[in-house]
Amino acid sequence: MKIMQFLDQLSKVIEDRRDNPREGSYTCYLFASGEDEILKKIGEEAVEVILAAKGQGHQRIVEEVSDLLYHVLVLLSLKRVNLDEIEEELRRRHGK
Ligand SMILES: N=c1c2ncn([C@@H]3O[C@H](COP(=O)(O)OP(=O)(O)OP(=O)(O)O)[C@@H](O)[C@H]3O)c2ncn1[C@@H]1O[C@H](COP(=O)(O)O)[C@@H](O)[C@H]1O
Repeated sequence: MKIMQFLDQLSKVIEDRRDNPREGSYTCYLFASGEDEILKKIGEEAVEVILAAKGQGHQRIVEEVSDLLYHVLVLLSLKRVNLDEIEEELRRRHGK
């Protein structure tokens, strides 16, 4: 439960950045750059997760998966997909 609560909290900060652009925010930079840039970052971070898993060590996996999760949250916010919908879908599969 703890991780979903934290991701929810982070998502709310990301939504705030989406709706209230401000100087010096990487999240605002991503939203200003648009969908293609966000998708590109997700692709890059996914590759970095793979490389980390292929021998860069435990801590590197933690860092790269964190980067990937953050960028996925930015995409969900852009697309107005709520984290509750993801939880619902995962729970539905889990219950099968
Ligand atoms: N969780 C994150 C988070 N994870 C990763 N990143 C950024 O994602 C980028 C990752 O890019 P790269 O892996 O390409 O690394 P890079 O060093 O920037 O670029 P290269 O060296 O690879 O070229 C970095 O700039 C990180 O700072 C994040 N940026 C912001 N957040 C959170 O988002 C919220 C809003 O933050 P601001 O956007 O700063 O307002 C805050 O709660 C932050 O903690």
